[in-house]
Amino acid sequence: MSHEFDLLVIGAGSGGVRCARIAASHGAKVAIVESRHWGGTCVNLGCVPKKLMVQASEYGDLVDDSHAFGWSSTRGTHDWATLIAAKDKEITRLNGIYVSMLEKAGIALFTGHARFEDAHTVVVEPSPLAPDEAPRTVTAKRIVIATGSTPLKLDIPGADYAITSDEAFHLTERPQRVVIVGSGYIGVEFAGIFAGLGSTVDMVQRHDLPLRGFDEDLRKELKDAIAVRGITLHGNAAPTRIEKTGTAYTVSLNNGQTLDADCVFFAVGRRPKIDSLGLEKAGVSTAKGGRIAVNDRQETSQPNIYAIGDVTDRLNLTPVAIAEGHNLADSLFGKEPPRTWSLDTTPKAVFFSPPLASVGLTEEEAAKNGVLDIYLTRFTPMRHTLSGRKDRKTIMKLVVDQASQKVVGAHILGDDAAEMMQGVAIAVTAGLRKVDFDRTVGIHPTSAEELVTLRTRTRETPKAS
Ligand SMILES: Cc1cc2nc3c(=O)[nH]c(=O)nc-3n(C[C@H](O)[C@H](O)[C@H](O)COP(=O)(O)OP(=O)(O)OC[C@H]3O[C@@H](n4cnc5c(N)ncnc54)[C@H](O)[C@@H]3O)c2cc1C
Ligand SMILES: NC(=O)c1ccc[n+]([C@@H]2O[C@H](COP(=O)([O-])OP(=O)(O)OC[C@H]3O[C@@H](n4cnc5c(N)ncnc54)[C@H](O)[C@@H]3O)[C@@H](O)[C@H]2O)c1
Repeated sequence: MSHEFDLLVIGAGSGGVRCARIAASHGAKVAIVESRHWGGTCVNLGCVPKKLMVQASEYGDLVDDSHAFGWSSTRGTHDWATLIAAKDKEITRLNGIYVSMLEKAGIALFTGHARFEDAHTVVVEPSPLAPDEAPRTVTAKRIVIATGSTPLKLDIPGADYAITSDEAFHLTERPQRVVIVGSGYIGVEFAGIFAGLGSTVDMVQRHDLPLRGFDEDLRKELKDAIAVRGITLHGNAAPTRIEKTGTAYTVSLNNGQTLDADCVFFAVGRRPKIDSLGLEKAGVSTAKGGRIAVNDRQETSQPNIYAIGDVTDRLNLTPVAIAEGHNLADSLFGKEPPRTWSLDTTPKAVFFSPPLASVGLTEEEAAKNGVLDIYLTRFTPMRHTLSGRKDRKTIMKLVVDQASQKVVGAHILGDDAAEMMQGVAIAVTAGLRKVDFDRTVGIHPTSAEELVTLRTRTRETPKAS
């Protein structure tokens, strides 16, 4: 049976765009469908606008800190509308770049919501991005589902009053009082954004420490850093109800406390976006939480259909979606063996102020494999010896497997942590040993040089039973 295209990609986000481009570069006839925004979550409602807003939130403190360095400027006030307009202009520019990049690669672009008719046929229906477009049927030999994920809300009375990150990027004004529910990536990052811009922030979390899954020493340090930033953390608590009073809201917690807010923000995770996709017609099975189940070749239960990125709900990060898309296109259409990626040592960063970054195993994870040597340092970065922010600490930690002396994990909280971690991730991915860090000459004066001067072991951690 002949099909219009060799490959149809559903979803023009981080993973889908890379997969389509690489497939086209290998000579495949490729089409891509997008229902909402070219570039996907990362460009429109994720990494990019978030990072711009984090940067915006840091200028106030920088102006204050400059006084100790001889500057006399004053902080002034922040204009939210200016920030949102500047951010939107940049996002519109990026949308255009994505469209022209795909077109230049010879890929056919369809705007609308994709729905499977069968394993080789997709109907593209009108969507908010193209409300007047006539429905169109597209057939392809192979289809990649790259539809990403969408924010979750808690199922409590008044949940409709709460926003998620999707709406946070387009608020018409900055809320004066924000209650953030959840202390994962999004909760922590937006708490920092709103606090830095002048809002009063309360953060409600189910556990005692924020950022479950990260190294515990870092989580403890982050808890302190959150307090230093003026954010009130309500640990071991959960909201039970949201009520509206005039233009404000009251959030009741399960510990009897109530919090007043102008904005309630749910940052409680995301779910795979498979709504109205018609997976059953294509014979594609889903697993727990609605994620599309795939093997390590991105194959779904239907032999000609693949899934990549957040819709598979594995490691929901842009570079991972890109790696999966690239690898899949290489293996389907490339002449060389596909490039391999070390997803086990995927570095992670949380853009709080100060940011936090990690690669490899946490101490808790590594201790399951054997005895560890832990190297840990905590210091005031040079900038803050003058700025007076002595409570703005940097913490660096190396987790070393005692038997092999390999550095199996590295964790930093402090200014420029994410920038430093990319280089450290190469060393950890390469399986370098502590002695390799020790024989590396530092760059002086930097915080990063501490990573190669951690001479004295802080403690030995026994193998976990
Ligand atoms: C607030 C926030 C901040 C983030 N910050 C970071 C960060 O700093 N670093 C990082 O690495 N990751 C970050 N992420 C995660 C990152 O954005 C995702 O992991 C990444 O975008 C996943 O790429 P994807 O291609 O799987 O899906 P997406 O980028 O979500 O793309 C999926 C696309 O498919 C489209 N689509 C869905 N259904 C259909 C359909 N039926 N028909 C047609 N089109 C459809 C969607 O409109 C969307 O454009 C952040 C996420 C959020 C929400
Ligand atoms: N810097 C980055 O790389 C970055 C930034 C933002 C988002 N992301 C990606 O997006 C994903 C989604 O981010 P997120 O912050 O929404 O999810 P998350 O999984 O990181 O955090 C979810 C938070 O919600 C809490 N929670 C979950 N269910 C709850 C419940 N029933 N009641 C109370 N609290 C509950 C969790 O305890 C946790 O604190 C991340 O996992 C990450 O993969 C990455």
